[in-house]
Amino acid sequence: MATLVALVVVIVLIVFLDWCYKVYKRNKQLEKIPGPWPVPFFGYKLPTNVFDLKCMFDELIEKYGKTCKLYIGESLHIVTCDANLIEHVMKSNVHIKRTKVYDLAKPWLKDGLIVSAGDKWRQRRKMCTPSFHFSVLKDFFTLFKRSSNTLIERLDEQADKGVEIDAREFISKFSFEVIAESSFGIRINVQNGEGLDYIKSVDNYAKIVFTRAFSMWKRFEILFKLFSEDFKIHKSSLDVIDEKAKIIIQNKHDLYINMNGGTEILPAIKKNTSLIDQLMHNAKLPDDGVHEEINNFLFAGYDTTTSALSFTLFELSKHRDVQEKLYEEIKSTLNNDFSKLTHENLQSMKYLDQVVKEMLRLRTPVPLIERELEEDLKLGDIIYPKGTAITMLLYWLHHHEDYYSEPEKFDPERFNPDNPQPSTFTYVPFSAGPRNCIGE
Ligand code: HEM
Repeated sequence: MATLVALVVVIVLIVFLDWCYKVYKRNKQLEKIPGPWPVPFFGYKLPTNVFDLKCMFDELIEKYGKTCKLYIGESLHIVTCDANLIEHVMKSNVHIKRTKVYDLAKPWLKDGLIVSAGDKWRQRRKMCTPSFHFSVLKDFFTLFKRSSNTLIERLDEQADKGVEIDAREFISKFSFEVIAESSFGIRINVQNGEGLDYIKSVDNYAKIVFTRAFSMWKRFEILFKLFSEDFKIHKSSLDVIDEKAKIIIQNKHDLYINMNGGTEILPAIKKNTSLIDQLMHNAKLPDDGVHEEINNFLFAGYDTTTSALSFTLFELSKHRDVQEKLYEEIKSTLNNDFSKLTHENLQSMKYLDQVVKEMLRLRTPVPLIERELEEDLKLGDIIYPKGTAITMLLYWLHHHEDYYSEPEKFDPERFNPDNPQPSTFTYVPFSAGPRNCIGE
């Protein structure tokens, strides 16, 4: 028995010393960058409530400045809201790899555009890009208008009741309806109550992935499966999400076959410009690849658009002066006739543009993104070694006093073209460079 205990003690000691050596070696390489000392194996003590993450990053920036080093589990992250470092990572054609934390979303996003790397990412990006051309989006304007009218009707009904509502609930249905139809040609009347199980599953799954990414123990697959109550929800949500992707693909195959008298998969429609046509018809991507991209785009487009629109309404409700000014611009552009809204006159609404830009700064829908350095990155006298995870804090970049005066204030005048504009890499709600948001 004594021998066994001694053996266990020796093993634990060896593992601990090995951990200390690795941390010491990595710290030595980045000794000029400050940061808290990690808890062995678990890294920095993360908050138990994911909503406390904002406080955690606020405190780290307050204590260590714009850039610090942080261990999340065993992995070393350079956490930064420094525009110069962010610029060097975003602009690079080399540092396009995601970090390991994105693997948590792989059962869902598989190896699609958001998570893939290397040649596969380059190939997919090239395949999807034509569907996001300005002229293609213009073709969907009628659809955007139809779903917007339904949203306004739904919000009007609530306004008539005079009760407080959570606008996100209505906007999420609108966003999903628009993305599903414009990207995948599937018309789901979500605002009339169809397909709600899908939205719920995406919301649940996204929340679980985010919670796991910042949890001390749920990140470990085995612990998550054995001890987390979320595991069951994670599994059932994934079933709903995957089933919907299969239905979309089957519908499209059926449509192609019907249009061609059942002979070959070739759509008879003149333009094959929507994302699903681009993938299935033009690029001849096999069904499993199409499945990956359906999951990726429905998530990437739905969640971000929902946040952006919900926060726009929220800020407008708090700033009546901005709301009035915007309303006047819309009325005068459309000559008081809202049915006259077109893609062209929408482009001419300059104040609307300022309001949206300021909202994306103040309420950055994607608050942080990560990349893993694929080779050493030298900046000044610091060399960030290959393999380092760079956590780019977009929300905190947009709130830093070095870049914005009174950063907590909602002020669309910041984006008035007559005023000096923020420089490119201090304003990146859609990221920038080769791996920026394809839906921007
Ligand atoms: C307000 C709305 C949106 C915001 C703020 C936003 C923001 C972002 C950001 C910050 C990234 C990460 C880029 C990086 O890692 O460097 C991203 C990626 C992405 N976004 Fe968006 N996004 C929005 C809407 C959309 C829409 C509508 C779609 C598609 C329908 C979309 C599709 C994607 C895809 C597929 C990626 C991954 C691109 C890649 O890795 O190559 N996004 N987005």
